[in-house]
Amino acid sequence: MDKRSLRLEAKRRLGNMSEEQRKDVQAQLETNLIQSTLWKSASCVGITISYGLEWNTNSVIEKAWDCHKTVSVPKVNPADSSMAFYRITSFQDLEEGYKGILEPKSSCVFIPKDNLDLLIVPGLLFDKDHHRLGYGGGFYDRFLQDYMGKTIALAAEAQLYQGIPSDTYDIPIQHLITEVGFRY
Ligand SMILES: Nc1nc2c(c(=O)[nH]1)N(C=O)[C@@H](CNc1ccc(C(=O)N[C@@H](CCC(=O)O)C(=O)O)cc1)CN2
Ligand SMILES: Nc1ncnc2c1ncn2[C@@H]1O[C@H](COP(=O)(O)OP(=O)(O)OP(=O)(O)O)[C@@H](O)[C@H]1O
Repeated sequence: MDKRSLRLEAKRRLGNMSEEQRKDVQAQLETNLIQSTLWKSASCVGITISYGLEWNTNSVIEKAWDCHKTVSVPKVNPADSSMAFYRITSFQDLEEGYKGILEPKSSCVFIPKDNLDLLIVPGLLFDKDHHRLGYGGGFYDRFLQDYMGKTIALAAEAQLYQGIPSDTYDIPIQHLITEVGFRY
């Protein structure tokens, strides 16, 4: 399947989950993340503000604040498909940005790439080799090129798909957590 069809397939799979299933998966993903050494040892976390069918990141962000981690979220620059992270200390620091996704306000402090210990990377589908399929902006592939910290993605088992077409610029994520636990 090509990437376009795969994105539709991913949305079909996510859309087919019941409210109850989604709630269970959401809770388990959070538990698995929070219990991980990766999470515990990260003091500065980069994370997106979820939208649409994505797993909710708000409570992950709150948990990070609770244990005094620095939370930074991306702001995209569509002109060159780049992305930069800024610190948020409350949800009041957000405003609607690219494609209606919440982004940090201009008053937020820029966090250099090197300061991020752990990046929680969004995606629609993932495979055994940790390839990911995102929304197609190429923002993460560009950002990850010279990123030296850790990367992890949170996904339901239903988002595992073997044989995601991979391009030379695709950068695999290092760790994948599903509702079952660490995968592969
Ligand atoms: N929550 C979240 N924030 C994020 C990302 C993400 O995947 N999730 N990104 C990761 O790179 C960046 C934004 N990238 C995006 C790239 C393309 C589209 C896009 O084309 N959206 C379509 C509809 C998406 C869909 O197919 O459902 C649109 O609005 O027309 C949106 C965001 C930065 N922030
Ligand atoms: N490192 C890069 N340099 C130049 N172009 C790139 C790079 N990475 C991705 N692209 C371009 O970005 C476009 C989208 O890439 P792709 O379909 O892999 O996005 P994605 O990984 O699904 O999305 P995202 O990374 O935003 O979640 C592609 O057309 C590709 O040409």
